[in-house]
Amino acid sequence: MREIIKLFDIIGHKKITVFIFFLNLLVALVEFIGLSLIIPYISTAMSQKIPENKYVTYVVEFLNIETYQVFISYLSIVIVSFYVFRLILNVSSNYLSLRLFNKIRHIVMFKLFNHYTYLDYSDFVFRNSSDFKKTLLQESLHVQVIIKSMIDMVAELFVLLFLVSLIIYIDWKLALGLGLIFGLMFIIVTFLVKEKVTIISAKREKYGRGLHRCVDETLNGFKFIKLVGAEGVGIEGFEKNSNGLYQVNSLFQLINESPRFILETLGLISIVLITYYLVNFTSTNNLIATLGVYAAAFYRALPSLNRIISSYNNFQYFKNTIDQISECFSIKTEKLFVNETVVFDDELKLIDVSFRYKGTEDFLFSKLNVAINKGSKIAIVGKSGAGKSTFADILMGLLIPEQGNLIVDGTIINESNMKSWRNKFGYIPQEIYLYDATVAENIAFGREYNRERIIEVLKLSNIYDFLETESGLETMVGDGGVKLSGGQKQRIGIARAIYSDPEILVLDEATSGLDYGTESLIMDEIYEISKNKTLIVIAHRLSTIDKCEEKITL
Ligand SMILES: Nc1ncnc2c1ncn2[C@@H]1O[C@H](COP(=O)(O)OP(=O)(O)OP(=O)(O)O)[C@@H](O)[C@H]1O
Repeated sequence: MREIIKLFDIIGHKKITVFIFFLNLLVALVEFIGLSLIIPYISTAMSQKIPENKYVTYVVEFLNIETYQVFISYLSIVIVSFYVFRLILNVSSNYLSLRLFNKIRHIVMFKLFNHYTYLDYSDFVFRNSSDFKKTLLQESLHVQVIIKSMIDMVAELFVLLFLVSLIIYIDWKLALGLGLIFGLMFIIVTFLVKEKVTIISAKREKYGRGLHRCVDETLNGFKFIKLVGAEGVGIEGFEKNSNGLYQVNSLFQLINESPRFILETLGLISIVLITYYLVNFTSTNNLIATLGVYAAAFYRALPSLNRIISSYNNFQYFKNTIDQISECFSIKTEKLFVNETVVFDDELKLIDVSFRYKGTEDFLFSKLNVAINKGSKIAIVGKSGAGKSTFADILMGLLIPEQGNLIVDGTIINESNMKSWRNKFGYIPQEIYLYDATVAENIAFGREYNRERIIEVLKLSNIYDFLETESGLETMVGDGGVKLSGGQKQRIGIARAIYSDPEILVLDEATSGLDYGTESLIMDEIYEISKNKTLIVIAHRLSTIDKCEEKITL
């Protein structure tokens, strides 16, 4: 129950779910009534006379029915109308339930994706993105199963309650005996397997996670895998996890489907025992009719009991999905509510900044103090791992220091002005991320599309002439930019970075993957572009930073 409350706190839609629950309950009751109508109808038809019953007499008098033939015609019309109503109710309830379950999946996926997109950058780098993909795409599907199971379980419990009341009304001693047999069986198949289901549920989670990681790692490292011929590693991991997943799923399906056979057997044995009991210990003179009621009750009760058991098991099997989803939502997101404008006319400073990554003990920077003047060209140097990229991320407001402040012209950068501060940056990393779209789309990158500006920045980045020989701005770059050379990708990266005419340009090893000639050409272009900008260059090669006026050594 605690889990369900947690889930609805996340997804909302409580009222509609309660409505669907009552609709399902109504369907179950109508099913039950539909079934119960058949026996009296057939026995009336067989007896060839109007039943002597005070309710029937009242209706017969009210409608002025005189003959048995008229009575059976009325009864047939009522029964046929009832079955048509049952059909309409079933179809509508099915449609509304399916809509709700799919909508819940959509809500979970959408909210998760939305939440993840607004994660703090430090949380983003702390987490495994393929685990997130698994939660987003796979676990959201299980939420559907959980909600459906809960609705089914409670609705069927009500149906069972009706049936049990009916049997108690007919013969309470017999009801007690049957209750004992089926109650015991219910306890055995649910509570005894509960622990097993919990164990295999944890395995399902582990193998599912492993599968997603294998796929991501293979796709991301495809080139290197080819080079070293390590295809087998990914395949082996995939097989291990996929194998494990199929085994736990089979085991779960077995656990889930077996009760049906046990219930059927118990049902048949019960009918034999009831017949024996009725013949030997009661004085019933309408054995066929009484047995018919029991048979009908069993016919409805067994699938009902089976659905309760299987819904309960489904819930146990998938309930750790709720923990995973809530865990995702418990991660803090950035709350950059207000968008105050920051003015950078003079100087930016890091004052007493201490920073360490999430999950690490040691501080990477402790009481760091740095000042950068507007318009200056700064080189950040230091040995590998010294923290150059981290330093740039702090400057850009992507990583927030644990202690100390980033101060721009005397204003502390915080959540109220962070957006404005970040917008001042153009960032060119070593690995330019290009998605499978046109050059123009890759440059605008979700920002307002301005064709003239795109052409302008492509010219500034010296790649426009090359694109003219292809399909111009509409040139497709391929997945990850595979259709372009390293230098061409880097130039598109530069064009993207300067598209919004940023005040500060940060180059993080932006040219270190290029040959010396291309690098110095691109660096000349960058120095030219950033004549009136503040330029921060992280580089190992001294030739890259020889035009910088200042050097910060980390
Ligand atoms: N997400 C992270 N979680 C934990 N530690 C990290 C994370 N990212 C980087 N580090 C650690 O922080 C230190 C600084 O990393 P950073 O990438 O800033 O160094 P760098 O000077 O840019 O290195 P390089 O010149 O090799 O690119 C390294 O020791 C690295 O292991």
